[in-house]
Amino acid sequence: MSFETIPERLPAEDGVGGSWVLPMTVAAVLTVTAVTLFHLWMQTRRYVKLGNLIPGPVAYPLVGNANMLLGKTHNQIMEKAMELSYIYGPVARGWIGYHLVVFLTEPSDVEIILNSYVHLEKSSEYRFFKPWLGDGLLISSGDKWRSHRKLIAPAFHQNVLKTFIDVFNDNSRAVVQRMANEVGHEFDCHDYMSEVTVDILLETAMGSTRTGQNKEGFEYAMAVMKMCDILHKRQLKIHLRLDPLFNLTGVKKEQERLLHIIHGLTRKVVKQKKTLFERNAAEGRLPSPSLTDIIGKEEKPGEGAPSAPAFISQGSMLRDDLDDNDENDIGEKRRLAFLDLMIESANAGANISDEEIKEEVDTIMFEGHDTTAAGSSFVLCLLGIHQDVQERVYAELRQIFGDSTRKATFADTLEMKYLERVIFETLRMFPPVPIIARKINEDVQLASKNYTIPAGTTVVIGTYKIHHREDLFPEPEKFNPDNFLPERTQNRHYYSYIPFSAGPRSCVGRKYAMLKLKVLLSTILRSYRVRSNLTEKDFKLQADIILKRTDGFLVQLEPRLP
Ligand code: HEM
Repeated sequence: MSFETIPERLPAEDGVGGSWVLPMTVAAVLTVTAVTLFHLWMQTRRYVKLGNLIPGPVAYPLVGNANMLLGKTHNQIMEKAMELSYIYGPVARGWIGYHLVVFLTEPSDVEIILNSYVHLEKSSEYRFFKPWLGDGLLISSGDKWRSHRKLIAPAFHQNVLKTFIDVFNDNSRAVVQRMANEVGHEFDCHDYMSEVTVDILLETAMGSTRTGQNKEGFEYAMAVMKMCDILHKRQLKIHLRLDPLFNLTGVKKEQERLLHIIHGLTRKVVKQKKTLFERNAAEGRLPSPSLTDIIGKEEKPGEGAPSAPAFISQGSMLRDDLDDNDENDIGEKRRLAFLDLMIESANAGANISDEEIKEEVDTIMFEGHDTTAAGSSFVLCLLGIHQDVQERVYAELRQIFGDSTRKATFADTLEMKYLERVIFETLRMFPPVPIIARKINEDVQLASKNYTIPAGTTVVIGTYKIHHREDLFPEPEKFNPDNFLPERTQNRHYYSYIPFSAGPRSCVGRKYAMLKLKVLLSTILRSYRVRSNLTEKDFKLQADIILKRTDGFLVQLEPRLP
């Protein structure tokens, strides 16, 4: 029986097998042929030809070099990027499929991109920010970016920043008190830096405060950090990059929950402020002096204008929209949150809607939060390692404050020259924004090499790598604040140090950041000696949107005697 049945079944099985083997083989051959032809055709295109002239790893049909990213952790991607730039030099290319990505680490080339009014458009990678920041300053382009930048830059005028000194002081003192609970054991200082940064931003950007009972601010800070993680995941995981697939995932649901928290708070505050402004305006109580009064007058000699700007542009003579504002310095007038200034400008006829104001506040909250939290945490870790540098900072602070426990004034911050160099050096070694990406809309001829980057390319500027170039910063892995002595900075290319980017699209908050960092760090360092059990070689870095330590920002504190 088995003899009879076997022949009957075998042809059937053969039939099934035979029914797919041939078509599959034909399909495979056709696919390989089609891919090969497509690939060969692509190689004839000018865009691909120009891209292939730039050195880079071997690219495969269809995927290009995308395979190098697959399955890699944040740390591994960071290490790989560094490795590639060592192999291929200051101009290197990669292909994501047939999309060209060029990495630049030569200051003269970086200048061409960042100093241009043509290459202002952010790369498509920034689209993941859109649900959160809408068309805020960080990602907007064209006329919208131009008009909003013009509107927002005055809100960062030195005279406005001076009025924030008390907010910086009070919140710095509060965090010093909170950190007293950590004395005697190792802890992650980033948690504290993050919380105090959000508190300060809530007051300076929105004019609100967070009380002990109301944990809205902390919840908001947590939501911001988790949103950053999601954005990073979206850049790395191919299925999360595509909206239709992303929308099916739990990550999308989590994003919605987080944005509900973030937008809920911003919307609420914008509404409250707007209502208050309108009520006051209806009663004829417009804010006085107005923003224009504060920043619009010619400087009068001796009227409180400081002798040097809060942010020293490394001895460079280059100026931008923030530097220009200093010429109108008339001293401290009244405290306005960024949001108040935008509402006031809108009332005075500026073309900005409530929703756009909300987007700009979200952008300031995002940009101002994680960057300065990471920057201040890195400073504390490095000072914990380099006790000699910390002692010099402390000596400088003793010279300014003596035995007094008074608050820091704006004038004091101008005296904190060594602390300023410590901050600059920290932002060199660990730039919170480790790369900047732009979409190139016109062909670019590079300065350093005879390469043309074709229009449509994504250019990635490797800030981290530039800051670690031995020819620009001798012994780049050594923490040396004297790298920022005026005589050293004067001899360096301006675009060799770009923690805040540079040119027309540079960080609008950089003076705010420097002022806040000086007040915050000086307050902490006057109260505590910081120690660390590690060296910077032990740091595990995460190439996130914001550069961080994956091993945590661990330090120990010892109270300083009053
Ligand atoms: C250590 C602190 C900071 C660092 C290292 C930093 C760095 C940067 C960098 C590199 C950019 C350019 C990003 C790009 O082109 O992709 C940028 C843009 C920006 N930053 Fe900052 N930032 C800091 C603090 C702040 C603060 C405190 C604020 C606001 C309170 C702020 C607001 C902004 C805004 C609004 C932009 C977009 C500007 C535009 O596109 O016109 N930043 N920042």
